[in-house]
Amino acid sequence: MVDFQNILDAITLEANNTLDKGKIASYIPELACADKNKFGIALLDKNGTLFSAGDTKEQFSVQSMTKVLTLSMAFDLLGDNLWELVGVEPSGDPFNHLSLLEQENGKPRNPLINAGAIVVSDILVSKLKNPRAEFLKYVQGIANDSSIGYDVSVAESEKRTGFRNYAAAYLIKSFGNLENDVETVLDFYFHQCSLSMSCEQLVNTFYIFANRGKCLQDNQHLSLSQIKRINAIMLSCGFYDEAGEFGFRVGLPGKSGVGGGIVALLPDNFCVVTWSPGLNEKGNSKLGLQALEKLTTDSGLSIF
Ligand SMILES: NC(=O)CC[C@H](N)C(=O)O
Repeated sequence: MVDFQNILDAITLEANNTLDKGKIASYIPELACADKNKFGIALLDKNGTLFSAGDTKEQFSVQSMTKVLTLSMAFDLLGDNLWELVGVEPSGDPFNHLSLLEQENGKPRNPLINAGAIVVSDILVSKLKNPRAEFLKYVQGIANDSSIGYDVSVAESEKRTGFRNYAAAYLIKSFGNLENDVETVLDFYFHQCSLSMSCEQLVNTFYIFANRGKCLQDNQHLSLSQIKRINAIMLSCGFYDEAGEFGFRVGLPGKSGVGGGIVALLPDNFCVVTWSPGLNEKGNSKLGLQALEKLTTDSGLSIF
């Protein structure tokens, strides 16, 4: 039996002792206030037992990790028709790049880069009466936690400075791959990114991807086939132009956010979330990556 608690404690000690903690994202001004010295890691094993070390109860900005959850909701509503609007190939580009979008006629490479998540947001805006409220309810339902909410100041902050997302949305619209108006779609997109959650709340939510679609309350949220596809997309696209490196060093499907969170999971085994606000040059949490590499190395557990 792997002693997860022992491994998480050692990871946390190493993280706290690492001097270069990366750089906090400041292109969304509200995120610049985060404290670089925070570090948390929470792991939920296949029996639903929680292991944690560090700052795992403090909420932070989930950012792009929510792209997996909007994807899940849209996939459930649209089925495989979704893949006509957004692809499933890694982009090899940073999360906010536009060049492939221009070359490929407004069909984003995958749903985990910004352009792809904007198309997914558009789908939810079309399908739902009140997308903000219904998406929040969806996440709260999976997490079984009604205290989860948006951080409106983060959403407003991003709305004022999210010029590349406006550029992506208008480019997609120009190719006819956006049904609703740009302002409405981006308002929803910025709110979904602003979800504020702790490592422990995130691990409860993402547990469904390690547990064949079932949450801790044993409710089925996604089918096994949907879980297979979403996990495959996380493996190949969850870390933008660092997806290969993440697979190479960690060996798990996962997803990062510029708030410094990373989720990763081993199907039928565990789900883990790290939080450390300092990012590397690819926009992924520097210490989070280091922590997850140590977790899979020391436990001998990865998909490979
Ligand atoms: N990588 C991220 O977490 C990016 C999300 C951020 N809201 C953006 O659109 O730029």
